[in-house]
Amino acid sequence: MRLIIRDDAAQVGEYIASYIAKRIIEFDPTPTKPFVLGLPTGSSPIPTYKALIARVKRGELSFKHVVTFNMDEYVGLPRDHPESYHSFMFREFFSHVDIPPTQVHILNGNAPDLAAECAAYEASIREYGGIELFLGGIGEDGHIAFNEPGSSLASRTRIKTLAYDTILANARFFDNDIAKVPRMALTVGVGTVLDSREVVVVVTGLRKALALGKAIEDGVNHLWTLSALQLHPWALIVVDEDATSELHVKTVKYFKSIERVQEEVERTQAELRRRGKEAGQVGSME
Ligand SMILES: N[C@@H]1[C@@H](O)[C@H](O)[C@@H](COP(=O)(O)O)O[C@@H]1O
Repeated sequence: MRLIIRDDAAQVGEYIASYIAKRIIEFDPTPTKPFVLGLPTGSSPIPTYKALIARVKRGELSFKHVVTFNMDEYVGLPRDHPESYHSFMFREFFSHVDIPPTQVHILNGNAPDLAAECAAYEASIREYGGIELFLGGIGEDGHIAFNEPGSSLASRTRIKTLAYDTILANARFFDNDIAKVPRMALTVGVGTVLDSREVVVVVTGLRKALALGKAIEDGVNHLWTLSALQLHPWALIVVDEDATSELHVKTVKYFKSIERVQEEVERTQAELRRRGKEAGQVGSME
């Protein structure tokens, strides 16, 4: 697992957006070989969405051949409710980029058979050959998607009862009235996230500091489902300074030093490539 620390949420968004853009461009997606991207809702990914939208507007990135699967959706909230995750995703992201709406997948929390809806979602992910990169956020209790404390680390897409902490945290979107917050949600499982080839998680703000500490400094624990990322071969957590408040100084220094070494390796490789090219050009002129 890698931990990248940036000064604030805007810089975190810029870092993740350039990371995702790089991945999509390198993948070189086509209609028959689309890039399959998992996406979250919440306030934390908004700076990333803004930075991705800016790249699309500047003509540097396209979502034409990207297929998306969202992490979760409330049960029983009308699709056009302003706080449904459908509304959120189109308002904050999809309406501003060139993705065809037919390539967007979001769980239907109003499906007549919710279990069948979840099974079909898993099947659809499989049909696309799995998720290339899953971007995620976390709750204050360390949940990833809506995998609340105690979720099986092998869980798949399913119906989940929301923890009281989550209902309280989300009341801010429902006129601060906890009675208006849906009690259940459909969510991809921890196993679904772990199956993706790469996972990138955004964690910003002091509110998330305890969860970040539990997830990266303690062992794998179903009470902090983000910790399951320790089992993933290619996981990246991108955080702001506030989110590191509960980490040991030693942990922060370690991950910062790793990043510096990584940067040096990349700079050296780029320099070698540049020199190789120059040598090649000289050779061809001779
Ligand atoms: N189900 C979502 C999560 O997927 C999201 O990560 C979390 C964090 O929201 P925020 O980023 O607003 O703190 O909110 C909800 O619980």
